[in-house]
Amino acid sequence: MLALDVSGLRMQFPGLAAPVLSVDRFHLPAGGRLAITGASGSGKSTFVNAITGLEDVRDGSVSWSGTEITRLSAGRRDAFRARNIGLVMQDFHLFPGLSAFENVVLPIRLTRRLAVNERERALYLLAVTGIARPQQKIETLSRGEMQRVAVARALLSRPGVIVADEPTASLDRQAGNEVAELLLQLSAEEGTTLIVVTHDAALAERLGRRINLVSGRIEEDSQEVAAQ
Ligand SMILES: Nc1ncnc2c1ncn2[C@@H]1O[C@H](COP(=O)(O)OP(=O)(O)OP(=O)(O)O)[C@@H](O)[C@H]1O
Repeated sequence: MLALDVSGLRMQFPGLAAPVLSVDRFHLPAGGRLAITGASGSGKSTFVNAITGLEDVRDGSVSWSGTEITRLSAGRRDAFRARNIGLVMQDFHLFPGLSAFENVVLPIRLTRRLAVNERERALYLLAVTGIARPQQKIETLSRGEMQRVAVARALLSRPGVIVADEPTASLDRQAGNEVAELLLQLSAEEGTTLIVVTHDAALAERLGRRINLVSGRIEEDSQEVAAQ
């Protein structure tokens, strides 16, 4: 499991006068659970892109348990993410034409041969996420099932952190609850740090700690409120 440290992070885009993200200091301990909330356009996805290294950070630093990813080249950042960060996105990012199983193992197969224990773990994760037919073509699954496949894929390489960007937003309530439950249960079982961007108040509550972004700034941190 990985701890997150952010300092002096500013994200600016061309044509915008003010930074869309401005975080002076933020720490999440290893194994911590965090909900990120905020209105549309408040900078939630930009924060996720910065801490996962999907976006290049020019101003400030992001470290995961001592590895400062903001000092790495884009290639090394991608390698760090592949090894350490499990991503679950709102729109799944699955590949049609491939089966549920093939989607789960694709990130490994793109770089090397799949080991026997990885194949077994993929089948295990598909079973615990409730995918009864691993060979079913991904485009024939329900949206809730697709997101459960994405959760299985995120966990395959035993990442130190799972980052989920609105994982339940495009699902109906029941499917969303099932995905939320899986993220909470599986990350707890494996001791994984868990960061979830969500509009779902019930899910945010269950994660324990919540930060609220307003115009790119952390305006509220439930842990600081609790500590006062
Ligand atoms: N590549 C970019 N170029 C210019 N502006 C951008 C870029 N990416 C994001 N922005 C702007 O930065 C601000 C924050 O966007 P961001 O997507 O992080 O918000 P969000 O809180 O995730 O919103 P939502 O809940 O609607 O997804 C918005 O005003 C957006 O228009």
